[in-house]
Amino acid sequence: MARYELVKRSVALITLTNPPVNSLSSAVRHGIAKTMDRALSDPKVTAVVICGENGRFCGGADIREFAGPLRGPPLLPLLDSIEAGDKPVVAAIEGVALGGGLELALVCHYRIAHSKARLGLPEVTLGLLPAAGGTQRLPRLIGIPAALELITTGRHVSSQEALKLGIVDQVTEHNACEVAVEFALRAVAKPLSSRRLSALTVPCPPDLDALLEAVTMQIQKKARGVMAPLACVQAVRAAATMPYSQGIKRESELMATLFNSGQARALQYSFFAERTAGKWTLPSGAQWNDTKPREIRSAAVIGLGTMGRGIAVSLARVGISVIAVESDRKLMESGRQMVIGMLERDAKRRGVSASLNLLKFTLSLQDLKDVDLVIEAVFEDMALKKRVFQELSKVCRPTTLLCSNTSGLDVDALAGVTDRPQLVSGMHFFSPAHVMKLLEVVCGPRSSSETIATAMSLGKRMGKVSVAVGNCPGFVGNRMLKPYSDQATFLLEEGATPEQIDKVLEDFGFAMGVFRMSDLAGLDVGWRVRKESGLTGPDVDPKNPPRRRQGRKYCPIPDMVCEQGRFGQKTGRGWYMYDKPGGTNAKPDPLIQNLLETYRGRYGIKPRNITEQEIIERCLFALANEGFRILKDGIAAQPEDIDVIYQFGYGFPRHRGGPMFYASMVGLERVLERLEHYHQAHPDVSHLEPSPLLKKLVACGSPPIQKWREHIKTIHSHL
Ligand SMILES: CC(C)(COP(=O)(O)OP(=O)(O)OC[C@H]1O[C@@H](n2cnc3c(N)ncnc32)[C@H](O)[C@@H]1OP(=O)(O)O)[C@@H](O)C(=O)NCCC(=O)NCCSC(=O)C[C@@H](O)CCCCCCCCCCCCC(=O)O
Repeated sequence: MARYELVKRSVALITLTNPPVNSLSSAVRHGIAKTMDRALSDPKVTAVVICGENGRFCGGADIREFAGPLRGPPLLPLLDSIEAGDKPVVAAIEGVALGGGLELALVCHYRIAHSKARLGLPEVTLGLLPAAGGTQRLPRLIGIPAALELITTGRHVSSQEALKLGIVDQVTEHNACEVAVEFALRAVAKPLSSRRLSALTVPCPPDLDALLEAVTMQIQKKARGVMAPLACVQAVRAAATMPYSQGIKRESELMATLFNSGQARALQYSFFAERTAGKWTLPSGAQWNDTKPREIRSAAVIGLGTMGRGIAVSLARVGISVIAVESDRKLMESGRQMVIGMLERDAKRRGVSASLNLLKFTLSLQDLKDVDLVIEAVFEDMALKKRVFQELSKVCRPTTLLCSNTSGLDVDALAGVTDRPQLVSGMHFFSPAHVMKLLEVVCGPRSSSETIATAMSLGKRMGKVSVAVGNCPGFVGNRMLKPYSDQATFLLEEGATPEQIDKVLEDFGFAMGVFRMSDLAGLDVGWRVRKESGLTGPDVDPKNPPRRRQGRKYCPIPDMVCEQGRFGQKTGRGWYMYDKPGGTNAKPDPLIQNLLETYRGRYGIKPRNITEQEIIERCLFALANEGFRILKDGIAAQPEDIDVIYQFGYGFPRHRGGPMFYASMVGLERVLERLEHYHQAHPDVSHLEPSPLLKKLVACGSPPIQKWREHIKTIHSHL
């Protein structure tokens, strides 16, 4: 796992060979130890160069090994011994030097980076800290403030920035290994003591305490309840205040507190889940790795509302020419201004020029005859969407892919009105579409594998995390949202307040509680959908019992809020009150408190004290329960897909892994027992009835989440 060659007669070239990222597995660590011994003991060798095969230096420790017992040579003493050696060692960094990979480079006496390389200590994103000396050596090399920023955020830097910071000695456009070998030959006679970072003193800022305090507060605000960044701050404090030998002990102690934590497990699961989600399989057997996507050079977006504008920006900024269509000249002009403004701001932020020449605006669908792909983003109305798809089918060339940004309507019904149902799929973006990273690619029963491959690959090109899902009302994300938000409103009836529920969910780690999120999204959208489905409004049979609809328990409080013109942030009033329409500072509103009290009085509901535990269990177990149903129905292929959707689309805290991982961490038996308990108390709430798959998994001994797939025998997979 580490190849040894003698080059230029006196330089030992050690190449890490563990594709795809040359991670430091036990075998690689063995290989490094063996080849370094050989180099240091061979009198012919005057210098050493370490590089990685296939143009990638090293992606760090092998994360998969963290799940089992630690075997093989420990990394920290191995790295210390490289630094202590008496022959110069040069790291030739191509591709990436991340985590343990950068720590390996930091013990080399010199570092040469290719101009396209990226470097960083991303351990914090995996719930860990750089525990092979990284928290002690980097501050000694680049100072406390810069090291603190890199270690607590896990940010990758370019080789140019690494050069400015002093992390690398030279950046080259040429073959970094060859440059490093020449460099090593020149370094032979030079003293090494000043190149051993562990021996240096840390340049300590006078305001150290104030700096650490400010960073701690920033972390507590941005990453509430997340342990790893705080541990990183403590490790860097140790670097600033202790000699290396003690600092390294502190680093190891802090790592030990993180290593087996639930947060570390959730974050490492999330790392792999994100990658697993891209590996789709269709019922036909076609897969991500055997289906070639089409190349998309031009696309059209229909509708320049909030979604359409964000989609147009997402396409144009990756070099796809976009024709944006509106039905009305005024709307088209205001859409044009907004899209141009968004693209300009985005380009400024990224330091590139805005690709405005790729944009065209039109009022006519006739202009779409030559585009490769269309994304329809008109109002969420099936009749309107069908008219658009019928028209597209006539106008576009027969090979154009037709996609809908519907957030939950039947994609197959849209396919059915076209002349090319196999080229139709859903591409469900999340608002704002140019910011949110999630894309649900909806596979209709007639969507071809090439269509799905193209939509998935286009999502990736736009920088999205794309997840293939089956076609059912609400797909995965919005289908699961209903039981979650229903539980929240039932809890209001029973005695909770919006701010109490939101606080519990935000303390759990959600970016926003359910009511604050609804205020942001706009309450009128759900109200309209409920009216259209006959759940509220004039079409409801007056003989209907007041808190029941369509045979189920129903909470009309959200309708009552909307009836008062309270549509959320945009109207300055919703579940909360805001300073002004469009304001974002949510304050509890006594009028909502009155509304709840009057409502409870009207229906004789005696409010009770609702605990934090009940809020978490009712909302989150109902959410996961629907996830189990989705898996059983074949709407999502694996729990990882659901978790990725909830993290990237709905603000589920990454350090909790997602609803399905969270259920697995709580223990499936416990989740089942609590759902049974709540269902007994609320027999008319079907979402609380434990799903058959959950029961089955518990009956099979609650296997780990990675094994659930083996127990899902879907009768009919929609994926
Ligand atoms: C490297 C990347 C940027 C590449 O991106 P790209 O898009 O090109 O490719 P993919 O992301 O799709 O990856 C391809 C493929 O490779 C897999 N993979 C990538 N990186 C790793 C890895 N580090 N380990 C394993 N596998 C990896 C990836 O999953 C893909 O495969 P798949 O089958 O899933 O498709 C990008 O991949 C990336 O960002 N990688 C992660 C980089 C990273 O985060 N590195 C840091 C790793 S953690 C680390 O290095 C820790 C160190 O500080 C060492 C610490 C020492 C440990 C000591 C332990 C002491 C414990 C003490 C506890 C005692 C308590 C007790 O008593 O129990």
